[in-house]
Amino acid sequence: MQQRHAKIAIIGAGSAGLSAWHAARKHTDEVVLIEAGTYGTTCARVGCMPSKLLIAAANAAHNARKAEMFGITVKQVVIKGEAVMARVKHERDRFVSNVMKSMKTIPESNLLRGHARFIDPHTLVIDEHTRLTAEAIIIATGSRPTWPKLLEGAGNRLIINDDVFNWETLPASVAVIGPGVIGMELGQALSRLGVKTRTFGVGGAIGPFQSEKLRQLADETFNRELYLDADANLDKIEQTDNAVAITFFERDRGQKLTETFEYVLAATGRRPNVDQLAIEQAGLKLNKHGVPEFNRFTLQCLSTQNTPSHIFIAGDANQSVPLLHEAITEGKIAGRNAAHLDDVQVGQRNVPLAIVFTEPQMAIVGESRTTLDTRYGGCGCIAEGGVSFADQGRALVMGENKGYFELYAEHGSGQFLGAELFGPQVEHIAHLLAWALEQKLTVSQMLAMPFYHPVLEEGLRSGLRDLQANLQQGPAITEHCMECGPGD
Ligand SMILES: Cc1cc2nc3c(=O)[nH]c(=O)nc-3n(C[C@H](O)[C@H](O)[C@H](O)COP(=O)(O)OP(=O)(O)OC[C@H]3O[C@@H](n4cnc5c(N)ncnc54)[C@H](O)[C@@H]3O)c2cc1C
Ligand SMILES: NC(=O)c1ccc[n+]([C@@H]2O[C@H](COP(=O)([O-])OP(=O)(O)OC[C@H]3O[C@@H](n4cnc5c(N)ncnc54)[C@H](O)[C@@H]3O)[C@@H](O)[C@H]2O)c1
Repeated sequence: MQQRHAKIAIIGAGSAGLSAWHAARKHTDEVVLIEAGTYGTTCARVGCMPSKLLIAAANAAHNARKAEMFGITVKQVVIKGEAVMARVKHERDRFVSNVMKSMKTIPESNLLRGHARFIDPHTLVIDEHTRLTAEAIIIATGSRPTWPKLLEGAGNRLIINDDVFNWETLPASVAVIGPGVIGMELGQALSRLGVKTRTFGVGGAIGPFQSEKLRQLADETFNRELYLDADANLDKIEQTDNAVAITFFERDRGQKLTETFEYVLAATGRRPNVDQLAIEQAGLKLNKHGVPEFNRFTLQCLSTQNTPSHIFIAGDANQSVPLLHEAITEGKIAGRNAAHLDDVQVGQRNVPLAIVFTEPQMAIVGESRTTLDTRYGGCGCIAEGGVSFADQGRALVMGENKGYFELYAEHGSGQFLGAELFGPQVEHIAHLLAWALEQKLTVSQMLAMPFYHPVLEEGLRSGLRDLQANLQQGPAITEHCMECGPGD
């Protein structure tokens, strides 16, 4: 077995690992980046990018059908499955090749191929071919889908997101299990592309929503377009000759039905890839899920002696906020700190921001109402404002007048604290709100900002006015603000 030594070993060449590589490499050449699987990152290969490509195709079909409401007849919407998947894969490959191009800047001698596992806190064995000792180690091993045993009845018809982006064409039918972020994005996209879908969940959760009002509105809104039972009663999942038979109780009538689908898509959550690292040999304190305890500002893990360790953990692997921008930030902080073990520093973290690319889109900025209530200990310090998009001017113009915003602020200071958003193109409004939160703006300061007319942001302004009134810092909205222009 080959023996090697490095100042820093990074396990996983995904987004967090690559970000850590670039940060660490500024300080030392002795960095080794280890990858067991395919180069190119989850985000580009089977995550963020191909899913948004599939959604873009689905929305094109949807908009063609929707044209009728504007008095425009599109005679026939024909979805060519092969062509849809060819574009998804072609553009996906472009994103992957960009990652590969940037990887070419990493010297071969700094790369190691194979599966890494710990044999002691400073030593990794890679595929039984290399024994690598390192002064600091960064775990950036990402996550993988997980599913309940019931789904295994589907046999080889059980698929995950990776499989979808390898399809040559679109299937006739897919049962989506799990109406979380992946299930809602892919489920709606497939349905809009003419695939027969049914989406089943447990416990009623939809997407990222914590607000019961938004959860219910999402349930009603999506059910106008597709079948979604967020609290389903699934009885049986069985593989048949070339399909899967699912027996379930239909959501409205409670009738027991058995239907066949070409595939069952497991979208029931992801687990961090730390269980195949022999993590118990790393001398780290593990939480009840077997994930190392760590400091989210330094990314430094805690040793079994409760002291800061020389091991860092970044990206989906730490199960904290499994999103791309967080993986990159965490990689950067971990890479810098791994190179300065004697001077570990706190890195800057941004406010929480999560966006789900369904239509209407779902988003969370800052803290949810539930988290705020817990944090503020039920002291009645939180004011809430809201606005419906049912008759918002610009949303009506576009025929996208669905949704509701819930906005939260602190009584007294009037500081904006967070929001749950369901509505048209909220990806942009979510950014405005995240930027306002980063700047620690008060609701009054936000209302003093410019608002064009007619734009969706006028809806946000109405929500902020309602919030300001509830903070007792402004008048209650009794009628539409006609001096602002019609349809705010
Ligand atoms: C379908 C889907 C859609 C998504 N959409 C979005 C989105 O729109 N916006 C967003 O912000 N986020 C999105 N995400 C989440 C985002 O993709 C992830 O948060 C991000 O890719 C995590 O990066 P990472 O570096 O932690 O993991 P990865 O990119 O998965 O990298 C981990 C790497 O570690 C390697 N590895 C694992 N174990 C070992 C080992 N023992 N030895 C060596 N190598 C190992 C793996 O092979 C892998 O290459 C989506 C995810 C999915 C699945
Ligand atoms: N737009 C984005 O930013 C984006 C897109 C996709 C994925 N992601 C990231 O990937 C992560 C993982 O996504 P995900 O959708 O796999 O996880 P998730 O946690 O968002 O959703 C899992 C869903 O499965 C449901 N579920 C669990 N067990 C079930 C069962 N036995 N039967 C039916 N339903 C069940 C849960 O109630 C939940 O609704 C997300 O948390 C997110 O961070 C982000």
